[in-house]
Amino acid sequence: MTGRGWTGADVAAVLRMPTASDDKYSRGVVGIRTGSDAYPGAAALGVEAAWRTGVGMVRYVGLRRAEDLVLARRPETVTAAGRVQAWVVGSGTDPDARTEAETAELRELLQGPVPVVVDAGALSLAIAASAPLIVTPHGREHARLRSLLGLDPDDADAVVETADALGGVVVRKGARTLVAAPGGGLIAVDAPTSWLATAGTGDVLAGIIGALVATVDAGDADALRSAAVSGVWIHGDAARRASIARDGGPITALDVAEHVPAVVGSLLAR
Ligand SMILES: NC(=O)C1=CN([C@@H]2O[C@H](COP(=O)(O)OP(=O)(O)OC[C@H]3O[C@@H](n4cnc5c(N)ncnc54)[C@H](O)[C@@H]3O)[C@@H](O)[C@H]2O)[C@@H](O)CC1
Ligand SMILES: Nc1ncnc2c1ncn2[C@@H]1O[C@H](COP(=O)(O)OP(=O)(O)O)[C@@H](O)[C@H]1O
Repeated sequence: MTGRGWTGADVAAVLRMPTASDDKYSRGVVGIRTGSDAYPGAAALGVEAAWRTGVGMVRYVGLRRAEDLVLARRPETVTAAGRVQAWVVGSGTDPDARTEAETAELRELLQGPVPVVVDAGALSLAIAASAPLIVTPHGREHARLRSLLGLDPDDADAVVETADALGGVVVRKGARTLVAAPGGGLIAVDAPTSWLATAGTGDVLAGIIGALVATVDAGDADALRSAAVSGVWIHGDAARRASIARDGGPITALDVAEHVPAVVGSLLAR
């Protein structure tokens, strides 16, 4: 397995500084449909991460317990329906506990024109999607996804093959995260610190990627892949900064989200 790397300059090319002619809609609106009664925290983590990455608006759609937590943490989050330029679904959800109505609504989203970042409990629905797609499985979820696609589940590094079969961008998370788009080359991003292996950092990553995807052209497959890889890079650098701020000590998922603005700011200032 080989993959080219990704640099701060590559990430900076994806970011955009707001201008005097911007408003909250032109800066990108991300819709987050994550969390559940069992895992309400995943919703708050993804919403926090999306705000911190720099969109103009975050909409949240979810059950009452998760919504209350999201609003307690981020009252600026909009819970009314409206247009979005990217969706994030699945973090903190269990497919076995999902209602038929929720499954039907997710399927509809996955057939729509708006790009969808699909994580955790929604991954099995991704195989029937026609929307522009970015999936974010960890190693075991990637193996399961490959089985559903009729591929060898044990071929953990065959991420390009998974992307081709799925017709979407694949972000296979781990200490080395591999990103591939259909027909495209493989890009590898090594996490700068393994303190990142802590509960909820995947939920944060999905929020970061969703925010970046909301600001790029959904019809441009290269742009979607660049947004996905850049999200992984920002997530890793935020974790590095969060640990340095604690003298190299342990970090939590929320610490990672809180360090995202400094990563974005420093890249835009280059
Ligand atoms: N505060 C929260 O609400 C949190 C919610 N979370 C959500 O909790 C739900 C279930 O999480 P679980 O921890 O039960 O399930 P996971 O899917 O994370 O883990 C299930 C199995 O996968 C394996 N696994 C995990 N990471 C792997 C990797 N990188 N490579 C290979 N195998 C790996 C584990 O060993 C475990 O046996 C998900 O929807 C997730 O989004 C988690 O993100 C943790 C935080
Ligand atoms: N050993 C490791 N070193 C560095 N980063 C890791 C390591 N293991 C996992 N990660 C990163 O931590 C995050 C974990 O995400 P995920 O598996 O979805 O967990 P969760 O569901 O708890 O959020 C991913 O971004 C992954 O790349």
